[in-house]
Amino acid sequence: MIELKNVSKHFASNKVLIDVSMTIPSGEPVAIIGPNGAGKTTLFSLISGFISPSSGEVLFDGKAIPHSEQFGKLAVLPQDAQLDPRFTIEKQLAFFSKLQGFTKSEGIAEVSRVLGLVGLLEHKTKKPQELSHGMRKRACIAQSLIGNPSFVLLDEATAGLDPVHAKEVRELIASLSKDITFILSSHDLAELERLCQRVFVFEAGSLKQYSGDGDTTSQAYLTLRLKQDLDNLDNVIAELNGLRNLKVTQSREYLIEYDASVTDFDIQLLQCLHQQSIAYQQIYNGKTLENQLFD
Ligand SMILES: Nc1ncnc2c1ncn2[C@@H]1O[C@H](COP(=O)(O)OP(=O)(O)OP(=O)(O)O)[C@@H](O)[C@H]1O
Repeated sequence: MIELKNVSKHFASNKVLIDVSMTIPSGEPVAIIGPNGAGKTTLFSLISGFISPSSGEVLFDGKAIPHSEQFGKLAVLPQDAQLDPRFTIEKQLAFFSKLQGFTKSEGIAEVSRVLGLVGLLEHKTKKPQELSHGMRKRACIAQSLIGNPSFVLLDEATAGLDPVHAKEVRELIASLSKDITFILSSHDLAELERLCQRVFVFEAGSLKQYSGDGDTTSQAYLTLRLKQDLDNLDNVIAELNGLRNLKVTQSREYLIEYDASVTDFDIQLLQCLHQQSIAYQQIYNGKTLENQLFD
């Protein structure tokens, strides 16, 4: 478990993190969201033990970071991590495994293990420039998995990737998440909302909002995206049994709140849209993360 207790970090007069308290237990992936300059990388550096807090405590399994027991359990992949164009990925990862104390033969096995996890085993003899952007990112993620850490911090893991490769990386993280707790940073909430139930939002150094593990109250939500704007959707769906509230969240997107005990509400809605010949793009259960956070 990672804990921050009233942590502040100043660089001279620049207050980068201000009285931040948060707890990250092992389990599902966690998102750290914030605009550029919000302090995400500084937070990662503190958790990694690269820098110390100006005040407050950063703890890993109850002990102040850095401590020797943390070694090998917590890995970090910086935003600007680069692969060396001169060497095959196998050679580079073998070098990192050596730095972690693996013998040569153990290192070979460990490199095969982590490349297998990210689906790059058959590309191990390639140099970075022979790989796609997404594959290079996966190779970097493989590096962070050496030694089987329990927590892995990925700073802007999908930055600079096209949507297809970004999705590939998110799917990889999801598939590895049953054994490893990923802490992911991004300036883009939409990027991580499908992957992470737990989200910490930073703004100007402060932890502004926190989303727990979902809504357990009696109301339920549907998010509806239409193909075209419609200014009278409230009239169209007014008669649906269980409807509580309708809110326009952005152009063509609506958040519909309904009574959770009405189990056929989604079917009623679909029938109603069909009868009125209203074309929709997407309907899904629950709120988007953005709506959960900024409601
Ligand atoms: N070593 C340092 N010395 C002085 N100022 C620093 C240092 N590291 C970070 N800062 C400042 O801290 C602030 C937050 O930076 P940080 O990189 O943590 O933000 P971020 O949320 O990761 O931003 P980005 O999304 O752009 O990476 C910035 O104003 C930055 O200039």
